[in-house]
Amino acid sequence: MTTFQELGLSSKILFAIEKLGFEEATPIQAQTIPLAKQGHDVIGQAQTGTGKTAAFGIPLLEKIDVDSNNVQGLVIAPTRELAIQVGEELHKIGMNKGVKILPIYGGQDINRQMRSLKKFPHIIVGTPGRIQDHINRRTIRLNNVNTVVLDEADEMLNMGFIEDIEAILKEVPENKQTLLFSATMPDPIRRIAETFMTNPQIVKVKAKEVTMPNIEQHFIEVQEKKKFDVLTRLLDIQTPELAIIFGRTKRRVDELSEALNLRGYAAEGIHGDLSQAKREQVLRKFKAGSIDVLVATDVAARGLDISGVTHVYNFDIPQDPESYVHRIGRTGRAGKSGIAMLFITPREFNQLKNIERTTKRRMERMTAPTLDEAIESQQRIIAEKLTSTMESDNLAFYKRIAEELLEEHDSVSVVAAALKMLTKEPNETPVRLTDEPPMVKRDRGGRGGNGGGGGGFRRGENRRGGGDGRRSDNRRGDGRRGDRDNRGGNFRGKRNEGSRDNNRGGQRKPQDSSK
Ligand SMILES: Nc1ncnc2c1ncn2[C@@H]1O[C@H](COP(=O)(O)OP(=O)(O)OP(=O)(O)O)[C@@H](O)[C@H]1O
Ligand SMILES: [Mg+2]
Repeated sequence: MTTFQELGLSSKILFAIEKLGFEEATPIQAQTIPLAKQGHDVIGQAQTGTGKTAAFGIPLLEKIDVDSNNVQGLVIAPTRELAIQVGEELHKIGMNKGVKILPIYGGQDINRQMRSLKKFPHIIVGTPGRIQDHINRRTIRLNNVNTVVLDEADEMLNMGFIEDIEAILKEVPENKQTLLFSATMPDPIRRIAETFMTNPQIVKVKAKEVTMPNIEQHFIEVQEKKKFDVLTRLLDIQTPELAIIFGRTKRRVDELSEALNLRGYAAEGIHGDLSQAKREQVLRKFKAGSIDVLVATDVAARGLDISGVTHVYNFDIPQDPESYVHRIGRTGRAGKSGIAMLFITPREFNQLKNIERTTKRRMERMTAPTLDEAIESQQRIIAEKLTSTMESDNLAFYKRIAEELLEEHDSVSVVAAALKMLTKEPNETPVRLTDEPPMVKRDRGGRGGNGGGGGGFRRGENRRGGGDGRRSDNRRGDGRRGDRDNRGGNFRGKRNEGSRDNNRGGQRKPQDSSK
């Protein structure tokens, strides 16, 4: 166990960490902070939710000279939400010291950003496209940056951000320190590290498993048409505090959140086609608990730290094992426990094996709950609540009517009626979900995502200048072809979900899941 005092931090940063309630450093923090403080380039890999943000954030903040007006630190993150969140965490740790942090990301008014950039931030946290945009407009000066952080570097590669990152790094002095962090480190990352970093120290927190042991992992074999009913039963049985449901496409997310609402669940969707304001609003509502189900494409899978997420449902199997690791890592964070469910259609068993190979962990098979089981389980939950209400609340006010009821009826009937009223009866409201074709991979070689494939990244393909975090889930293009392309030396970059829908429009049949 390492305390933050032992890491030799300054009193202002220590004070902030204490206020955040961090009692001891997590292993990745204990191992990387000293190396980073010595000035080394560091590659840090540790499981989801284990405090990688503070692992790079603390040494970065320690290094900032608040008396200078220069931008000294640059953090690059793959999505807008992540840029915002990392900015917030750095702010919390650095505010006592007076470090000024500015998040810049696509979808936000660029003029406002330009005004903020004039207020001398010390650290900029941004998405690659928008940083690049400011470089082109000459509204950002990076010539005094002495630390660059690449958070979720492998995702930025997947999304085709490599050129942007290269261009950005050209604006930064060569003798900068570079820190690179992620829960997963597929092979191409090492090549990037060789290009961008100087003698990097690699810290891989020793863990038997890639995923966190405190996340229970189950899979359920379920036919495409039955997925929705199984999902709602699970929601009724498992009663998550907050749940994230991952769907494969934007349309899927829209349809699913609409269907859930029709059946009485407080759900909203988040994906890359929504306006930035809407994305932020949905996340705020989810964090505040005014919606308790977030339906998402992989845009929400990386890095997002929302406390209270008890369940992750992979309604559609993710495209690659890395995505699975990051998706389920939205639960079981900071030492809490979590439950992850994976739906697989009968033809997707290969993918299940592929995920298990990568995570080095067997998932437990679960059978889909029947309607009766769902109702019975709800009754048990209500019975528990009744018992605890009897034990803890003052019921005097209710007893007179209760006695009247019992004079006329037998006690079992009275209680049964109460249970019936409190139980959510099966809701038959018809919903429509378009079938997703099963994800069948042609290439089954090696560890998914880490299969070296020997290929490099072809530069300059599918690149749009001046883009932004909106690309976040675009790369999940064609479910069947997308991610394999970057193994075997044939990186085709991203396709967007929209075009994929068009490609396959003809094959889809609407599904009436109420049948
Ligand atoms: N030393 C600590 N003690 C307690 N909590 C901590 C500590 N360090 C970080 N945390 C908290 O743990 C949570 C997860 O941290 P963080 O988001 O940095 O994880 P991560 O490793 O980056 O995960 P991911 O791979 O999903 O991005 C955050 O809420 C953070 O504030
Ligand atoms: Mg993170």
